[in-house]
Amino acid sequence: MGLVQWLKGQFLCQLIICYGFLVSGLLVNLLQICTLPLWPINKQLARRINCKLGYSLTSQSVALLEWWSGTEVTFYTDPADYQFYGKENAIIVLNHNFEIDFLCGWAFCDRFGVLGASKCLAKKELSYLPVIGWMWYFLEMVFIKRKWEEDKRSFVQSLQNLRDYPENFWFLLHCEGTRFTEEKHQISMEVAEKKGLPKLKHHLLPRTKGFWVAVQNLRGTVAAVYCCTLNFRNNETPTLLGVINGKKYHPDLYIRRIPLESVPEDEAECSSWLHKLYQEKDQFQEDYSHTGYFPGPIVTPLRGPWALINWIGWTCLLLYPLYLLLVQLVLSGSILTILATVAFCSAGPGTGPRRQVGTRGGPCPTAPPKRPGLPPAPGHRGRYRRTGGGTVLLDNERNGVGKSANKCGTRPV
Ligand SMILES: CCCCC/C=C\C/C=C\CCCCCCCC(=O)SCCNC(=O)CCNC(=O)[C@H](O)C(C)(C)COP(=O)(O)OP(=O)(O)OC[C@H]1O[C@@H](n2cnc3c(N)ncnc32)[C@H](O)[C@@H]1OP(=O)(O)O
Ligand SMILES: CCCCCCCCCCCCCCCCCC(=O)OC[C@@H](O)COP(=O)(O)O
Repeated sequence: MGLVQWLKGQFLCQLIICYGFLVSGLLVNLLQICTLPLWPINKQLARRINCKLGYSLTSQSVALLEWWSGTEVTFYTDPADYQFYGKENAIIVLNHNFEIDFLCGWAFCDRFGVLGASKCLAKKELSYLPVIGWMWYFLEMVFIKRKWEEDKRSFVQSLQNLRDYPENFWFLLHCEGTRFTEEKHQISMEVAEKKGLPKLKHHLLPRTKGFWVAVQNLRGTVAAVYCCTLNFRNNETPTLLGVINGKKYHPDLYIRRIPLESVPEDEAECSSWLHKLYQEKDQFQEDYSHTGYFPGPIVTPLRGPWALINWIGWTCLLLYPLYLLLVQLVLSGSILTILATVAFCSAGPGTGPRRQVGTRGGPCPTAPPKRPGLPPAPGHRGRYRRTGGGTVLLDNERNGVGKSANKCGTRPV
């Protein structure tokens, strides 16, 4: 194990990371409160400032994912759609299977400059989370109690408020409404059976009302739905603790852009449109479980330095008072206090044997070969082009998998 990898496993390092995140988060919350008087005077400026503050906090977790744990999301998408990313508002429909799916989503947002303004439809309880929940309040995140009668008014109002949002934003919807578990899946498929809907293998039955209301209220504001399908190579079961521990994961994210005009306006039609979308997503996941690839070429937008610079900046700023405290401690001459501090810092979960990465059901019999370096992947014999935004694989000769699904938004759904 290299020194850097060893350091990543040390409790002290992890403590410093969490300390930095919490203290910077509280400072960001404080600054957000300071913007309150600005809202009635210049709302758009207040929103822009809050986006920057939001970026300053959220990007730390992206830096943690990408620079600390070395996890890089591999993006599959049609290059024709790529040009729209970050230049328009969008509704994101993402599967909800993994503990760090939101982190991978944020990495995607960061690559296209919409991280500070990104939003989601989240359960109300998350708004009470210290630091992150309080920050979301100022970023005009949409919260629901999941009791429709109580939610509908505030839900519509929150969406209407986004109509004049001054920055491009992506609005995330986990239509399944909760994270996938086998038990929930079983119940959900009983509902599907009762409704005469095809069974899904990798998703819960989507709840359609939230999607329909979001589409109706954001027409004219949002240009497209981005159908996003996330999975991890080698049946990895990623965790936030794993990321903090410096564990590298291998996420693959398939994005299809569907113009909003192709989503039906009528509630029943919109609902069956969403069910069909999930049936397609399910097929992509099924193919992935056999091949290890999503359809569509791999695109690799360049990783910008700002998340890292911001993180290092905060860490230096916040470590200085800790350093002063340490000096005082040494100067105090109290051996007992010094020993207690050393013992505390060198203890903790990170100093034990490193945890094994979990896998879902072990390696699948048809698992693809490992792909450590990207792009290109073995089996990808496509041509690549360097663009201003990164590397784009131009054509996909990946064993013919998913060729029919290569055009985003053009598949009948
Ligand atoms: C990759 C790019 C990412 C970009 C990232 C951008 C931004 C990120 C920003 C932040 C990241 C933070 C991440 C935080 C994640 C937070 C996650 C959550 O909090 S998920 C929980 C909250 N969200 C939701 O619930 C959304 C989904 N739900 C809905 O939209 C619902 O429609 C609703 C609005 C809550 C209303 O639900 P309700 O039940 O009242 O109505 P529905 O008509 O939708 O559903 C009723 C209908 O469903 C049938 N059904 C289906 N399954 C079941 C089941 N298991 N049990 C019972 N019933 C079920 C049911 O039969 C009903 O049918 P019918 O109407 O015919 O009777
Ligand atoms: C430098 C940074 C360091 C360390 C900290 C790392 C960053 C941590 C950021 C915390 C962000 C918290 C986001 C919470 C998202 C949780 C997703 C979630 O909770 O989904 C809930 C749904 O599933 C519904 O759940 P159910 O009630 O149905 O069950």
